[in-house]
Amino acid sequence: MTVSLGLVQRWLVQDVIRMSRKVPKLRRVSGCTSGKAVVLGHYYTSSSLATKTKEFSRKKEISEKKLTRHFIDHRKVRLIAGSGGKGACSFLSEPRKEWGGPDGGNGGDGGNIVLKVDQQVKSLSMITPVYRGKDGESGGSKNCYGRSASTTYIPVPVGTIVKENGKKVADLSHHGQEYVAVFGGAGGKGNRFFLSNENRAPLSATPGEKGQERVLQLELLTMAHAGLVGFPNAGKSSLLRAVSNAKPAVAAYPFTTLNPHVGIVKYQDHEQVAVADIPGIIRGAHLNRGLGISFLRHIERCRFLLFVLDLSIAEPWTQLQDLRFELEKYEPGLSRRPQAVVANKMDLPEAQENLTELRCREKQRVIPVSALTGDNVEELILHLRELYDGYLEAEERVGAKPMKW
Ligand SMILES: Nc1nc2c(ncn2[C@@H]2O[C@H](COP(=O)(O)OP(=O)(O)OP(=O)(O)O)[C@@H](O)[C@H]2O)c(=O)[nH]1
Ligand SMILES: [Mg+2]
Repeated sequence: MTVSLGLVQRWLVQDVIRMSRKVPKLRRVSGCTSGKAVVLGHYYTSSSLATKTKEFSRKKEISEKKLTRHFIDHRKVRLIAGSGGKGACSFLSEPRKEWGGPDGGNGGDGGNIVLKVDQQVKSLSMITPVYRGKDGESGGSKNCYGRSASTTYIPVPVGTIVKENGKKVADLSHHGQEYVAVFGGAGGKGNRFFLSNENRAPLSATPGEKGQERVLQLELLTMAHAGLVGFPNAGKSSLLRAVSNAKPAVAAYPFTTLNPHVGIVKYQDHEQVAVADIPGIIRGAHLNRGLGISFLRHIERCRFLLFVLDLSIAEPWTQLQDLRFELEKYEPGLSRRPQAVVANKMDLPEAQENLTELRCREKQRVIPVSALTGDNVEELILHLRELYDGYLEAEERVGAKPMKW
């Protein structure tokens, strides 16, 4: 039997195609030449090998620059609810039932727009300037009613305040909480609705109502139990790093922190205390010096305050007076919340002398720590717990539900 060379070539090609089809999934791994796997050039089929060579993906730290781009804490939003569907005008006409009467159905209701708190959402950056609800469907003949439109949900972070013309209209502070911002228009009536003994063949049908329209301001107030308040470079972010799992940026220049960061301090009995680090405040911040005091809104919600002072500078107690003055300017009474003074940078030589002087001048408890070396941070963590327990008791006394993390 003679087999032509062309035929042999075709068989070979078909074999190769068949083999390649049997290969389940091809993965590209560079630099792998192990004999265990079926290596086809750069591709191989062994998944176990792939997992071996795969690098562990580590969660990247978000830089302050990136965070600033993504962190939005106020937004103006226009909400237009859906309009109702129009009612139909029609008459039933069938064989042997020529004058069947009016059978125009009603239109469906327009969709509401609801702000819904979602724990996963951390800023208002995803909020667009305009939202339109869905319109209801129109009614049809044969008494068919139009379908009502579904509700549009806008996810917002925990701690969102809703304002209209500067007046607070809603405070969304719990996961899953909803606020119906605008109501959809009612559906129109079909001509069947107008059927009466006086009018057996109504020709009127109404259009659907327009949906409600509102312009709202959304403001985000960071939710935390404790707020770190201090001058720039006092070591607030270093302190938050030392006591919690948060990793805010730390640098030797003022105004490193531009956005609030929240860290969680975990205790053995599973209680968790949230601590917020906010940008530094300077004297005259209420006159918009430094970064201003607009971000002080983030400590409005904090139940107790930790004033952080850099004890290595001359006369650190003047900073404390300035901080309290600025807080009072922002909201009267804010500086009188339960508080403690954290005397930071105790590892530096000048600090010890300043601490003695500060203790003489200050009525509140002063906790000397070093965020850099971690010295005496335990005392701060324990005192934080005391403040937290005091807060829980106070809430229980008035029958309110305490904020838990
Ligand atoms: N020696 C010493 N240096 C510290 C200590 N805590 C913080 N620092 C340093 O102080 C500088 C400022 O620290 P940050 O934590 O960024 O200060 P901050 O208060 O968050 O500053 P802003 O974000 O700008 O408001 C950094 O160089 C820190 O390394 C400390 O306990 N001892
Ligand atoms: Mg900072």
